[in-house]
Amino acid sequence: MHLIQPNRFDQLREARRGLLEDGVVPAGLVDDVVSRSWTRSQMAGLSPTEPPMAPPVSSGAELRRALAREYDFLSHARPVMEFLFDQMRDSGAMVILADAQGMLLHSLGDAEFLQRAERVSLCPGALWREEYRGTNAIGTCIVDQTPTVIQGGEHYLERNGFLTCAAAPVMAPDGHLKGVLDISGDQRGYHPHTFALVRSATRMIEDRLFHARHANDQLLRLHPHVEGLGGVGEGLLAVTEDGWVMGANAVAQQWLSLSASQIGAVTLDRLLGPQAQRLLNLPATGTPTRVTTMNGQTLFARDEPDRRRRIWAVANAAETDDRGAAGRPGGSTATALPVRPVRSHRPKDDVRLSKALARALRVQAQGIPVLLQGESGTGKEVFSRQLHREGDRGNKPFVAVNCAALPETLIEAELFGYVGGAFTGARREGSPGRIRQAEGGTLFLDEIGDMPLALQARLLRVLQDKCVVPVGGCHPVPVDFVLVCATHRNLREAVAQGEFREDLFWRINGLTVQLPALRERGDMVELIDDMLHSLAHDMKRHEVPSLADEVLQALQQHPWPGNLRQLHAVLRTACALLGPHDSELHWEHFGEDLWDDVFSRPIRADDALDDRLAAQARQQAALTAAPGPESAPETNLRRLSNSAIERAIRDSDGNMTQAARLLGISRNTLYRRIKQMSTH
Ligand SMILES: Nc1ncnc2c1ncn2[C@@H]1O[C@H](COP(=O)(O)OP(=O)(O)OP(=O)(O)O)[C@@H](O)[C@H]1O
Repeated sequence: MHLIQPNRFDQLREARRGLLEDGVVPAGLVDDVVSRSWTRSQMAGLSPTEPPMAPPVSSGAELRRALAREYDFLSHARPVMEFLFDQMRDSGAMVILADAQGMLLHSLGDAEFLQRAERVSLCPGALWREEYRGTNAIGTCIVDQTPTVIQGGEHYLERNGFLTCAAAPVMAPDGHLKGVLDISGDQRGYHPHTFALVRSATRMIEDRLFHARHANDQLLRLHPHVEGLGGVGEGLLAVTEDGWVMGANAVAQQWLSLSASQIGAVTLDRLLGPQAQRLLNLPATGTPTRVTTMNGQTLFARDEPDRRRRIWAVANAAETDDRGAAGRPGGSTATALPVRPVRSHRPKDDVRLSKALARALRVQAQGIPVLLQGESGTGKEVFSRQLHREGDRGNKPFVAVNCAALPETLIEAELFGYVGGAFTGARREGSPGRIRQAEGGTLFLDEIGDMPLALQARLLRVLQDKCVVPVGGCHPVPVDFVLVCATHRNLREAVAQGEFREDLFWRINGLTVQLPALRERGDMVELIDDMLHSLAHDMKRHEVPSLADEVLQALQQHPWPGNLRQLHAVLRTACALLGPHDSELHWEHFGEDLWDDVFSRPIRADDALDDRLAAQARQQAALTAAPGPESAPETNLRRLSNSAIERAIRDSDGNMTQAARLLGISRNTLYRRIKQMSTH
């Protein structure tokens, strides 16, 4: 057991006096980490003796949103936290998980200590960033992104002086901070092993996140010793079939001198030279192979041939498997959480998209054109604007031209410009055209697949010669721009059908980025959250609206043919219909169109929303006549589901609250079902 020595108290008092009276922490009295953090706390306007002005504790709705956003993080961290807590049960301590913004998401602890902790808001929903609570292990760990111990009087606020806390950052597989794991206890009971414990626990969480995130990538295990492969301290790399490094845990990053920003933007041969090919084609026996890093360190590497085979099999059957998994009731961890992503065809598309953006930025920096493909409304223009903003031409013009929206007769003049009087109706002074307006910046050609063939030839010439000849003119004008094209059409097919020039296709297709349809994305909860935040801002609402669980689940299951555009429009209407003092969106805030759209689909057995009804219906089916062989399964299910409802209402003597309870659904859902029954 480690106790703060009496002279340590004197040193802390002296150091604090120096900070408060002279504005400087005298050297040598406290650790540099603490000294820097005290200075930051003081600059944030905090006083060690005063409680914070407005204790920063989030509202229930904000906490629910954070829990939904961090669903994956929590479900991977919970088992590790429980294991950790088991190791320290009855030691008067607690285990805490915070997100990267310092909001406490989950805690486990001895009842007595939890009560004391709650008095200083060490409980879910509270924000423990340094600027609110001064020096503390969670907040300081977020700033320094390194394991941190803050003991007793090292806490900036005196009221927190009874605590000793050890925190370590949890890094996401893309190398960014995901959150913080912390063990807090009474400062008299601190043991140095706690620090080691919390660090190994974060490793375990990081590895779980890594494996979950990269279930569909080839995995390489690395370690300086063969026996270390497969153990807790191994390095993990996720690579795609063509060698792009999509993820690396902290040790792999360190061994390969890889920075977080490079993940998703480098290939393995950039890190390991010609040895990369060997790693991408490891023998099917799973035998480790030796590689030398750029720093001259020897590492052993091994992949998992079985996993490679499984990935291949899963890729072929992805649709079926994902639906099955989504429909199954979750384990205890999953059901304990408020919002459960129901459907996840390709998880973490948000990360894939940010990787795609990083790759596109690098390619574009070399002047190479980028081609965006995706259904209408998937955000191709939004992506191209972001590419422009974040690229090195961000302060130059961004010029967007929709090739499908312009009449064929005008598109030439619009793009290439014209000299005065070049055609009837032309302006006397002529026009430079959109290409020249993009000088120095980005030209975005939307729906390039709809460009007439004759113009394709002219565009090709501009791209080859880097010059424009205006309509009616004869002098080429030099131009400098980067090109981003977008289309919802399959350009390869258009080439095969002779509708698109093959030479132009290769010219505009330096890098293709495929934007996924909304129904294929795995980040619906985050997208909705982002949209609600920006809508709340635009509509000047005091609070960001949240969604009733059942609505969120239904939205997640909707096929969204209009993609992000449709989702945005639906949420905008719902927010506009929400009363000024209300904060939760329910079905009544959504238009009838969506209602019909969502509920006119056949009920499927794997719809989570309908699981309970379906189960009851199936039960009832066993008691009543078996459905006729001529009926479609979904019709049977609907019929059975309807009779389960009728029966529950009958059994409850028309008491709807009781009927809903019998069915295990909310009253709103019950009313909705009844309305639906009456329209079928
Ligand atoms: N990342 C995003 N976050 C929030 N809303 C978005 C996002 N991306 C797109 N949207 C919404 O979707 C709408 C359509 O986006 P955008 O015009 O970029 O799609 P598109 O794929 O270019 O569509 P089209 O093919 O029909 O031209 C935007 O106006 C915006 O409302």
